[in-house]
Amino acid sequence: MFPNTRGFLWSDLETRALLDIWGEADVQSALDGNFRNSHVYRDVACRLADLGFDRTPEQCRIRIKGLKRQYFQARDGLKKNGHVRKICKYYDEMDRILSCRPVPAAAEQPDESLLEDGDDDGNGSGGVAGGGVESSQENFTEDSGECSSYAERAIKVECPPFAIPVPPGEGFKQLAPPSSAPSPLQRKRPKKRHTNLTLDAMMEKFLQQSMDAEQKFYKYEEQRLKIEDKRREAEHARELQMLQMLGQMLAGISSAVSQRSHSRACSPPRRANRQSFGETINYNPVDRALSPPIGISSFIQRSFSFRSAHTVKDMENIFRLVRNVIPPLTAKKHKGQDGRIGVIGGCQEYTGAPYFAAISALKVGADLSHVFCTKDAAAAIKSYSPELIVHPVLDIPNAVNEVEKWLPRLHTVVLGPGLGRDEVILEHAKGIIERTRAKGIPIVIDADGLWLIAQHPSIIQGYQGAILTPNLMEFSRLYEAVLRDPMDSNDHHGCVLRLSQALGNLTIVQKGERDLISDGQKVLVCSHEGSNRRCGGQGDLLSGSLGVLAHWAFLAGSEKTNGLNPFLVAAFGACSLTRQCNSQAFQKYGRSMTTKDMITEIGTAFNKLFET
Ligand SMILES: NC(=O)C1=CN([C@@H]2O[C@H](COP(=O)(O)OP(=O)(O)OC[C@H]3O[C@@H](n4cnc5c(N)ncnc54)[C@H](OP(=O)(O)O)[C@@H]3O)[C@@H](O)[C@H]2O)[C@@H](O)CC1
Ligand SMILES: Nc1ncnc2c1ncn2[C@@H]1O[C@H](COP(=O)(O)OP(=O)(O)OP(=O)(O)O)[C@@H](O)[C@H]1O
Repeated sequence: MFPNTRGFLWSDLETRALLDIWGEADVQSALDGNFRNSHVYRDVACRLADLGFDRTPEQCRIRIKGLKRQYFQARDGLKKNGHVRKICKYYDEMDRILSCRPVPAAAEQPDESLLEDGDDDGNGSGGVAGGGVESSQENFTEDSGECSSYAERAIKVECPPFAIPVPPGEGFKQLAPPSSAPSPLQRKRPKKRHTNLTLDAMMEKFLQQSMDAEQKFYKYEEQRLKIEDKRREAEHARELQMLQMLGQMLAGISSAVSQRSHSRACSPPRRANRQSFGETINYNPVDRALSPPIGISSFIQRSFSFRSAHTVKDMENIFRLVRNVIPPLTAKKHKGQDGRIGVIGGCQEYTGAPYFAAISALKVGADLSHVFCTKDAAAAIKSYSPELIVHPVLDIPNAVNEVEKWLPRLHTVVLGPGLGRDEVILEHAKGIIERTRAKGIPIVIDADGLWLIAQHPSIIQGYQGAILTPNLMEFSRLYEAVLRDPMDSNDHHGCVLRLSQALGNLTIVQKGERDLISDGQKVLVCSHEGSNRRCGGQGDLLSGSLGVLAHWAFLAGSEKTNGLNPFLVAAFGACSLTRQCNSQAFQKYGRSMTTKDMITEIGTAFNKLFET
């Protein structure tokens, strides 16, 4: 579904993400102003990691360097004979970034200044300021710090005024342009060797050498990553072993108090809830017999089902998979790494819904939560919580561009809570979905966002980074719009499967008495015990929580979810969490329970489900 970022080759998506970050104004100005730039690439790597791509600062630096080299070769090639543009796939992106950079006044030949510096940022400031070939050479040595790959050494040749990477020992001497005074280095080494070569032949040779060097580098990098993967696998296996041991211990403890647990399971309020679920609860007597009387296993058995043929082991597995994707809290992380969520919604009528979604995201564990709403909703939303970052942009004419500026900093977008049905706002929401999709950012669509999708299914069709969370009403609207048939209310499983398939296997969560979650291949059923209290805003709590869990699951990848679609696991986690909050709050407040009470329970519910 999404590219694995640990491979030794840079995927297209990864490269574009890198270029987006590298092209950001603050990165460019940091590179402009600094002779040494390793800290800048550390930041670039961190931002890339935030987007789910695992690269070292050195890998980023080398990748940018390679791209710059291709860009300048392509650009100069274009000027001269127009046939080498194909060597730079990202020509337009590079051109947009590099052509905006200020050209220092001293630069007679901006092309050279940009290329000859040999520095890591491509700004050429040091080289140009120093003037001439020698200073650029100094810059290269100085800026590289520790020895960089030989494949990246930049040199100048007399004829083409651009640097081409060559291995040491085969390097060409540097020659100043005809108008410059020869450097001492050039005086020592008379012109020879390649003066007879044509420009094309030289370029071909240089390109070949550069490609060979690059291949070697990637080969070594691949070997290194393979070793690293093996180490991670071993670590993972050890963790699993520990978990199994822990499970056995808990089962042992639980059998000692089985009688007590049985009577608790049959206590009146719970029985009442089960009766309300009717025959749809999937209690399999065989599983019941297999499950330990209390403890995690029986708790899970009461909570989840995996179509009708689920087993206790299946349920334990799903539960474990949710735990698997939850990132550990460590001292090594900085603010933002555990999730930056953007909620698109909030208008004059509905200020509660985006607040519920955004605050739930924070309480589940996101580090930062943004709300993009209309101007007249912003003050109210801010007043509910100082913890939210509120952008009053949804009703301004360039709303889409304003939100897009933030997209590279967001891990997941949750679109729809309290959005309203104003046509202009919905048009903006449409643009935001398109830009989010183009950037490959996971998006949870709920409430009025689903109304929009029912009008224009094509905007989300085929985007597997999308998770739709319709209630029954929203589901039937969507089903009819996409499949041009009324939904069959006797076959919810089939309908969820079919809708997901018709939309290109994106994840659908049909909320209700039981939540049905499907990616068009599997249907998971979450019937975790909640309550019969149905106050507004519970769906918003679900969409905000899902925003965070979707990011974590996406980052963890399918190796942490045992091959199961990570979004299915995330949705399962969010549904069970919402229902657990409902159950806890209902036990405290009964009929007067509201969504705010459920939000207060998020911390303890999360601990109970996922951290005990
Ligand atoms: N505090 C706030 O700011 C909150 C704001 N919110 C925001 O309000 C906006 C509108 O959302 P919405 O869901 O209320 O409107 P809409 O889609 O027109 O549905 C109403 C129709 O659907 C039906 N219906 C509803 N649920 C059903 C179900 N499960 N199963 C079956 N039917 C069901 C219902 O039927 P009726 O009861 O009339 O028979 C009615 O006809 C949206 O932006 C949302 O985020 C909410 O988040 C709450 C908290
Ligand atoms: N009948 C029910 N029994 C138990 N839980 C339910 C029931 N109906 C919904 N839920 C749970 O409540 C949560 C929210 O679903 P709901 O259908 O209320 O969403 P919604 O209508 O979109 O909410 P909102 O009011 O935020 O728009 C889901 O997690 C779902 O599991």
